[in-house]
Amino acid sequence: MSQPTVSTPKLAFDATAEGAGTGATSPEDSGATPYERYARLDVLHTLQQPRSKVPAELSFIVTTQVMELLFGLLRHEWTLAQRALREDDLPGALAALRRGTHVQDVLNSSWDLLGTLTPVEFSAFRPVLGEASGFQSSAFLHLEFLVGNKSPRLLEMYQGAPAVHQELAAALRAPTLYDDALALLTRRGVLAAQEAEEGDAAGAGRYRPREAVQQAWHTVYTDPAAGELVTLAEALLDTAERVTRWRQRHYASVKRSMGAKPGTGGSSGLAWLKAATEQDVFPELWTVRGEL
Ligand code: HEM
Ligand SMILES: N[C@@H](CC(=O)c1ccccc1NC=O)C(=O)O
Repeated sequence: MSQPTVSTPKLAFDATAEGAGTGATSPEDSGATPYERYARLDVLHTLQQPRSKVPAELSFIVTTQVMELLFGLLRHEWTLAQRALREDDLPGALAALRRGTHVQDVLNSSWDLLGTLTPVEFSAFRPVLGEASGFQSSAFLHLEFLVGNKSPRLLEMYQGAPAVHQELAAALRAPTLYDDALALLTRRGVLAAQEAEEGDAAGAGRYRPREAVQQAWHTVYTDPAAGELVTLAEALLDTAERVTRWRQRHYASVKRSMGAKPGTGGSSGLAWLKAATEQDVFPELWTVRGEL
């Protein structure tokens, strides 16, 4: 059998060619490779600016930025899942949730980047953080709203940022990912319409578990006629478990790098983070398991 020809990539590029990878986005860009232009690396690599001379601060900044980008990607996938659920497109919703779980896996493993940060190293640059805290992340707060942890009070933080405030206020009013799944259960005849609406009517508050919803998931798991909804239940549970895992890894990372000191965001620190790990996401999907 003849060997396939191996050609090496080209080393010169057509500066006049059309396409996302070739058009210069700024004058300084004109000599950049198509790859650098496409990924906007000219901007990306200027965004890591430690405020101290402590070497470990760079990994803290990069971890934060990586997680923020992944929060944005996860929001995108969950929003697509909601849209598909509303259109009764179960395969579409499952595909988006599956992509989301992979994003969550990368988010969760990102904590490893802070695994070597000792309390001495962290204390050395922590003062430069001032009052900054991940608690102020609007992308993270949006994700919390999407999984049912709605808390109107927290919008106060964004009074100085009208666009962010508006986006989060809309998310408070809109159905959560779980609300959209429950609405599908209603259309498939396993949950009374009034029960699905009750969740929505709670509106801007934190999701409160209901007996009728647990009963509906019970039907999904036990009635062969509800068959394909089991796949949705399991995909939501995969998502929920990974949200909790992020909170647990955050807790462990904080315990390791600064112990029980109060947080820069004004909370008691570890004790506050611990409480968050104990809050189940999509609660009836967990409680129903004791009945099956
Ligand atoms: C050494 C590293 C870290 C420490 C010591 C730490 C500590 C804390 C503490 C104490 C809180 C509670 C709020 C406060 O009082 O500040 C908090 C909240 C938070 N942190 Fe971190 N954090 C670390 C890294 C990160 C990273 C890398 C992210 C990713 C962006 C992050 C995102 C968040 C978020 C989103 C919250 C709000 C959590 C919630 O609402 O449940 N943190 N963090
Ligand atoms: N709350 C943390 C600090 C913190 O989370 C933070 C501060 C500035 C920039 C990023 C941060 N963490 C994650 O985004 C602390 O108490 O040290």
